[in-house]
Parts: sequence; structure tokens; C-alpha cells
Amino acid sequence: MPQRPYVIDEMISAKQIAARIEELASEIRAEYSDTDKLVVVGLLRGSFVFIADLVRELDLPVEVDFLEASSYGNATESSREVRILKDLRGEIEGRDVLVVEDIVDTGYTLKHVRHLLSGRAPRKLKIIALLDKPARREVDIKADWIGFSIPDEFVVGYGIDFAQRNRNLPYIGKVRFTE
Ligand SMILES: O=P(O)(O)OC[C@H]1O[C@H](OP(=O)(O)OP(=O)(O)O)[C@H](O)[C@@H]1O
Ligand code: HPA
Ligand SMILES: [Mg+2]
Repeated sequence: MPQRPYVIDEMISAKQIAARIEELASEIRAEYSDTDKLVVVGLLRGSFVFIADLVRELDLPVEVDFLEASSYGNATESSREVRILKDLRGEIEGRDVLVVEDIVDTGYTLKHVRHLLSGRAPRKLKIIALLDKPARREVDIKADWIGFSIPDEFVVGYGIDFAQRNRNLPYIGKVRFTE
């Protein structure tokens, strides 16, 4: 199916994102100050930009791992079926883990991932999400840290896609269909 035409309106600038990440990093540093090596788990693909910026602000010994989860396909609606396409490389039993997500929308992805990872008995499991869209939540899940709470708009940029495009925008923008 051909893509409906759309434009992207800036919602959160690159500068605002960078400033918020500095604040979040200092809170996370305090939370994990007694940890000898934190495992930071990025959820692919959407979190790849956020995790890269966040870990460079953390100034803590970290191990970086990735889990790939997918539920949207090319649509702006969740399929509500979360597929795990790539598992972690390392073990997390007894470890301090921070899951890094780009956006919490219906909540299905994070709920599924939290259930999966908590079943592996980490010592501590916390979640940070850059964006939260509370108006769309369908299942009960809360991140421990949120960058920005946003209105019910489909967003792209800073790692986040629409049908695999626009991940490389340096800011967060909202999709506005023109037809
Ligand atoms: O709260 P939810 O409704 O589950 O939506 C949030 C998830 O949807 C997107 O991932 P997507 O499935 O599009 O895969 P991607 O990260 O590879 O883009 C986004 O990156 C989150 O992981
Ligand atoms: O607003 C969004 N944009 C892109 N992908 C998404 N996945 C969940 N919500 C969104
Ligand atoms: Mg994702």
C-alpha cells in the first residue's frame, strides 16, 4: 500500500532532548551509585539513539546489551502482539539492569519485556523511557524515569520511525497527514 503523504512538525528540539538527558543521567547515577557494573539494555530498534546519548552522560561502569522487540509493522497502530526478534547476549541474573526505551504508547512492548526480563531474576530492574503517551495506555505499566510526557500524536525522529523512516531526525516531530 502506498504511504499517505505527511509532513513532520517539530515537537521537541535536539537541545531540549540533550538538556533532559543530562538531568535524567544524574538521577540514574544516584540510583546506581553502589553498582559495580550496570547492564543497560536498549530495546531495538527505536532506542538506539537515546541509549547512545544516555550512556555517554552516565559516567558509570556499564555493560550495554540489546533486545529487539517489534509490534508496529508499518502502521500507526500497535498489533498488540510483541515479537522478540533478538534476545540479550548476556545473562542478567543477579545483575542491576536498566531498560532503555524510546516511547511508551499502549504499553504492550514494555509490559512484555519487563515480564520476560524479571523472570530472569535480576537484582534490580528499572526502566527509562524518553517519551510517554499516557492517553493511549491499554495495559498497566510505568517507567521509572520519563523524559517527556507527550499528547496523543504519532511521533518520529531521534530513533523513532514511521514505516522505518525518519529515525535519523535529530529532534522529535509529530506526523501530520496532508491528505
Ligand atoms: O507501547 P507500545 O504501543 O507497545 O509502543 C511502543 C513501542 O513501539 C515502537 O517499537 P516498534 O514495534 O515500532 O519497533 P521499533 O522499535 O523497531 O521501531 C517503539 O519503539 C516502542 O518499542
Ligand atoms: O508515536 C509513535 N511513533 C512511532 N512509533 C511508535 N510506536 C508506538 N508509538 C509510536
Ligand atoms: Mg521499539
